[in-house]
Amino acid sequence: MTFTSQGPLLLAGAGKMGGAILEGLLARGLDPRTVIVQDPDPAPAVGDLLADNGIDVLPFIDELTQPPGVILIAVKPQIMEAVLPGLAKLAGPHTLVVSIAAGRRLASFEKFMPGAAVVRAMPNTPAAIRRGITVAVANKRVTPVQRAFADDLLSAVGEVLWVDDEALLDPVTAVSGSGPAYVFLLAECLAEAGRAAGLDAKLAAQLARATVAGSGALLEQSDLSAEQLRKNVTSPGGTTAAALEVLGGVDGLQKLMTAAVAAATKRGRDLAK
Ligand SMILES: NC(=O)C1=CN([C@@H]2O[C@H](COP(=O)(O)OP(=O)(O)OC[C@H]3O[C@@H](n4cnc5c(N)ncnc54)[C@H](OP(=O)(O)O)[C@@H]3O)[C@@H](O)[C@H]2O)C=CC1
Ligand SMILES: O=C(O)[C@@H]1CCC=N1
Repeated sequence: MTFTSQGPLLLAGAGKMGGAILEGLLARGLDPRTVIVQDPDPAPAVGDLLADNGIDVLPFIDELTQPPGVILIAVKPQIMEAVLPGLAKLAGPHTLVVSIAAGRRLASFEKFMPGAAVVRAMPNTPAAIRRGITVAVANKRVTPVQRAFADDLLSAVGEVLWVDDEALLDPVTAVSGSGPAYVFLLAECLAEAGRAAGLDAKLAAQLARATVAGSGALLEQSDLSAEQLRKNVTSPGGTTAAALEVLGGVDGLQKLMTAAVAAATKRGRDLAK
């Protein structure tokens, strides 16, 4: 199935994530004439995408000739209360609401749009190259057909998984939503460590980037677990073993990562308040 709905797609928030999803949908053949965008100041790259496709952007939309089939909400969670009343006025009885905001509960959308069919989803930035992973949860109003639409819409930027328990969305956000930042931090730190060990900055950055990217591709394509792939690099008494000893396994990196994911999970819960 290719995403299509009973009315236009209204994108609220043409930033990094909203822009990435729209780009994926357009690349897959979504008719740009069926897209309406609300954003007071779209990200420059998204502005180019919109201009190239002849899609108008309005800072605020207070009226539409036809209710949207889908409202995709991709604004920051902190401004949600300011944005939802306006979007609620545009929604019709059959409008499907899809939010990708971190922390924002299904109930917080239902408060402004009573009776609305709402999907809460958490994608991640590899969506920009259609290699994202999204986890989604639907409220009780979402029909099987609407859920299939949402699945199709979100799958324009990668894999989509569904859960029934909304509480899982906060740890999901902490692992896969925020996760790319942990990997990029690793690349940054590895490059800097290479520089400190005597490599010139350009070579160190090139090696770190290629190593993270190549390891990710190997992890994806191999049947082996991450643990086994790590063991395959680690010769007894060798260089890797010396480094991993410093990183400290369960007492070191594992402890730190567990605390980091717990902090992100808590922040997601706090954003709901
Ligand atoms: N970045 C990420 O890795 C991920 C983000 N998310 C979620 O996606 C959402 C968007 O994040 P991200 O794309 O990073 O953020 P961005 O800041 O890149 O995008 C948000 C966009 O919304 C615009 N905006 C501000 N006010 C309004 C308004 N009233 N109506 C419509 N648009 C408005 C912003 O404009 P301006 O810049 O002028 O404020 C900006 O262009 C967040 O809720 C975040 O939690 C989910 C998964 C991953
Ligand atoms: O940091 C954030 O809040 C957003 C949600 C997941 C990734 N970025």
